[in-house]
Amino acid sequence: MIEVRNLTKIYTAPGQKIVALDDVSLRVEKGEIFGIIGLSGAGKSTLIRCINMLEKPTRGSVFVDGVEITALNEKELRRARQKIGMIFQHFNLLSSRTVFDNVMFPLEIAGIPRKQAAERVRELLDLVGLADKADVYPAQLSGGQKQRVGIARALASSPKLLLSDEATSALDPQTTRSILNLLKDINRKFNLTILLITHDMNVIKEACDRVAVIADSRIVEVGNVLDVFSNPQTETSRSFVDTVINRDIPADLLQRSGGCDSGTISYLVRVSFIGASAGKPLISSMVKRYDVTANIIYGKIDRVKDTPFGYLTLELSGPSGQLNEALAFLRNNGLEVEVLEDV
Ligand SMILES: Nc1ncnc2c1ncn2[C@@H]1O[C@H](COP(=O)(O)OP(=O)(O)OP(=O)(O)O)[C@@H](O)[C@H]1O
Repeated sequence: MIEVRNLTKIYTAPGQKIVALDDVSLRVEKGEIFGIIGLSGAGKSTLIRCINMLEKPTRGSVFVDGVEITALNEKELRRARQKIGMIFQHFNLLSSRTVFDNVMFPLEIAGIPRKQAAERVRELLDLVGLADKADVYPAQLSGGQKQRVGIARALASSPKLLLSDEATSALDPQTTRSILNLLKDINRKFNLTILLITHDMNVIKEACDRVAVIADSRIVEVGNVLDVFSNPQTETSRSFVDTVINRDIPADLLQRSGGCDSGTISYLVRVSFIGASAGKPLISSMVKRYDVTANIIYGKIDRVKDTPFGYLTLELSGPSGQLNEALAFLRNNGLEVEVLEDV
């Protein structure tokens, strides 16, 4: 749906050149929710703004749904942009228009007859759960409701692609979750491709199928969100993952582990649960089956999009043969097992 090829954007400010994007290439498939995460200044906004040509790239090209958007003239670009919706951190609603008329606005611009447009607006307000707010003004709405209006407006011209520029950054965690749920619903219902930028790994965790990590104007990692959470490849990705699910064992807990009877050995192991394996009682089965003991040191279980996912750090003790068979049992049942140390 989106193909970005060797995109570079250099801003020229008095006396200096700022390289905001440096040779960035990226593919987003149709129907995905794709996240771009990076720290402030990494180049996220520039990237999303180059995708709908609100910003003109210095070099490189962008294709949206097979059309080279970077090669279009103004008139062609206006038409192409109707297929790209956008939502913003600060909603960008027109304060002098009612909710209804805000959503109507892009349909007016596109010259859709009033009656047909009004029907579409009502449909959209229903979709975002604001049918009862049609006649109120943006100032009378909460942040989450404003963003729902933003989403309805962005969907008015039935876009194939929705760009989200930090759309939940001004919202509290609960409202963020409800907006992300709405985006996931829309994605499923209409197979709408969504590209979102954020600095919050929780947003990636809740909503995205794939993620690109951007640092210092370059993409440093791209992958399935579950893969990036379970096995981040770069320091930047690791630190983002740690903001959501910290894999390190607190030092005081680690000190308490250790010491076992003669004839037995102990391993400190970290077990990663992903998907179906997170729902099975594998640890208790292992303990019964191999007659080993499992002391839970530290753990965290969460969900990545709709998939259960987590880590558990255990001190396993038992005769060495049984212990190794126990580890093999966990691995054969789809768990990732890392031996952190022999205790
Ligand atoms: N119009 C501009 N003129 C000059 N420099 C700019 C302009 N827009 C962005 N930059 C610079 O380009 C770099 C990337 O900025 P960008 O806004 O894309 O980052 P970001 O990752 O979206 O950050 P944030 O999360 O803070 O918005 C920064 O160094 C920024 O100062």
